[in-house]
Amino acid sequence: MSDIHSWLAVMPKAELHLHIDGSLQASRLLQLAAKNGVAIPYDSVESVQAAYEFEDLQSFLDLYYLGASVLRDEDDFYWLMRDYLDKCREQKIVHTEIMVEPQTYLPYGVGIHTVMAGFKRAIAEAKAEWGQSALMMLSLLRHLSEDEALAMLEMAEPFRDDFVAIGLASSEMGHPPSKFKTLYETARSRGYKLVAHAGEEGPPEYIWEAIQLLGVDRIDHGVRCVEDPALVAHLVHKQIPLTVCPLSNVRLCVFDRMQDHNLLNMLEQGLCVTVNSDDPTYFGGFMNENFSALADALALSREQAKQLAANSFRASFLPDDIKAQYLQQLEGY
Ligand code: HPA
Ligand SMILES: [Zn+2]
Repeated sequence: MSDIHSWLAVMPKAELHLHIDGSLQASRLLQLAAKNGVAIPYDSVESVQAAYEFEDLQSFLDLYYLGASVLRDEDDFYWLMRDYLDKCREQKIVHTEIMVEPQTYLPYGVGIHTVMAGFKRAIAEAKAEWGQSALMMLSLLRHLSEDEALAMLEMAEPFRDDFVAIGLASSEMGHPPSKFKTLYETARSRGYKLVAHAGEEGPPEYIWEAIQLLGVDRIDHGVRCVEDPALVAHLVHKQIPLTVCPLSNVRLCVFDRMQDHNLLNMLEQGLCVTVNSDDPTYFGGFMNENFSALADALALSREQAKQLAANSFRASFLPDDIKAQYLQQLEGY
């Protein structure tokens, strides 16, 4: 196959950084708003998509939380998950680790049982229909208090086996990892894997805190690590994975242009970097579009693409024997 884009499209890949609310399609948002009688300031797919212009993380989060506010019943959550899993099938995302943020729906009177019933039904179907591999992570909102996060951890107890990890998302600046030390200690004692967004907009110190105070297994984003050579050396030495999201970073103005993105530079420095979509409908692309953007802007080679995909399988929370199977599948690709 000569075309790098069609080659990338069928390369087996894993996604490790995906907010399920960030995969809400504009058409689904409009449909659910109408069904549930939620007033939104948009009346067409085009008008929703016209709002996908962001100047920073917060300007995106305002729209992201508005989108999430149209979800109400089990079927709504089912369709949100089903739409994304259909994309996984289409894009050869053979394994995915999905961030679920139940705190988002609480103000609308929607509890975790409704949310999880819909998500679990969609995942069970995708597993049965085409063998989709999917894990969920309980992502806590850092703009809220640590007590609220701990309360959500308790609400999630009936679903302990459905969440492989906890994470930390939402507004980064002013909400450092150190705010959530007790949360992470508690989650660790219950056997959760640990991830946290750090170093997307926040400084390298936030990445150090996530590692040293929270003890995370992976860093979400982490692109600002390059500002601190000692941190880069530590991340390389420990092979702590970074779940990088190229289109997200450009849309949220972390980098001005894809040509300026440091992902391949980080890969060359020996960091365990991976490619992910973050919030694909809002940022203009799922996994394949992220890989394609790297090929167009940074001349990503097939060898580099395979290395990035291999990193994702290695950095996943799958058991070692399953990881080995996926890595072998990729090897022969
Ligand atoms: O990129 C992100 N950063 C922080 N919180 C988020 N919630 C959805 N996407 C993001
Ligand atoms: Zn994210």
